[in-house]
Amino acid sequence: MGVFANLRPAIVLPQLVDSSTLKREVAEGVDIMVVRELTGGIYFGQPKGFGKNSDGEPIAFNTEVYSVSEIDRIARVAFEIARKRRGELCSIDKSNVLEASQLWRQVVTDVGKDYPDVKLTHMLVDNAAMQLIRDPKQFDTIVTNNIFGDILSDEASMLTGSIGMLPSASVKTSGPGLFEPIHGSAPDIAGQDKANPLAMILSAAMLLKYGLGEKQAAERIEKAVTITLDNGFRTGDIMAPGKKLVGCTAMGEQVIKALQAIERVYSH
Ligand SMILES: NC(=O)c1ccc[n+]([C@@H]2O[C@H](COP(=O)([O-])OP(=O)(O)OC[C@H]3O[C@@H](n4cnc5c(N)ncnc54)[C@H](O)[C@@H]3O)[C@@H](O)[C@H]2O)c1
Ligand SMILES: CC(C)[C@H](C(=O)O)[C@@H](O)C(=O)O
Repeated sequence: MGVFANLRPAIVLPQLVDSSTLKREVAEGVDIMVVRELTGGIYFGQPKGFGKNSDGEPIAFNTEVYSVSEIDRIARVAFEIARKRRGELCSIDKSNVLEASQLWRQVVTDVGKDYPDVKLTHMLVDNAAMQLIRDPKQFDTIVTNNIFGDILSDEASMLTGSIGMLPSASVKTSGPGLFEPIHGSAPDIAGQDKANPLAMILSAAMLLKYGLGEKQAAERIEKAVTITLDNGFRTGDIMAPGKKLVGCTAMGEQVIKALQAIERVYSH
């Protein structure tokens, strides 16, 4: 599909501050957009495979490859997004060791010249992993490669309380996108009606916003999610004392109920 830009917002909703494993003062107010490059890097680079080294010992290898145009286009997406947010973009790489990251930093810096209104910083990925936990509010928009984005967005999801809260949009410059939660199939809880459906529901909101340009409809879904949380409903992963524990199905039904109430207000 060529959807090279994977947008993964990690927002700590006020209702869920205490579901975060971090202290309230660290988690409160976190609002980060991770822009992950999705179609390049070590996942796809050639050569890759299995072989034997000169001693005949079996080896396996992958290659981190990025071209200037691949970095340029993801950087532009990230700068455009940062421009509409706090105007701060942190590019995360491993340029102290990896040549592909050195090119990444160079190209992001060059693209930055076209966006003088955005404050660009660079951070090494190991430090970024630590800073995301130490002081996540320092981040506004993050741009990073495929594998670092995969790992850091899962880490960022825990600031919000649960990986079950994080939606994502995978888009390209024009044409269809792909919208899905950042989590996987959760095999350990499969078939038990325990999964948090909010990441999936919020992914539908991202589809409306980024895929179809239906901002108002997206906002209604987001509002229905916050109303459901305001009403105290929680799946197990975000459960807190005094809240109502529900399963995946019941949580989904509560969101639909809230959405129907919102629609009634708008239709009058
Ligand atoms: N977007 C994707 O396509 C995607 C993303 C991640 C993993 N995967 C795949 O999913 C499979 C399982 O991977 P994994 O176990 O490493 O990651 P996972 O995201 O499926 O699960 C990690 C942990 O998070 C929990 N979790 C995930 N979603 C949840 C939800 N909605 N509500 C509550 N808890 C939730 C799970 O129970 C598990 O404990 C693998 O095959 C992996 O390749 C796919
Ligand atoms: C399943 C896996 C290939 C996938 C990825 O790394 O792209 C997942 O971890 C994700 O974050 O969507």
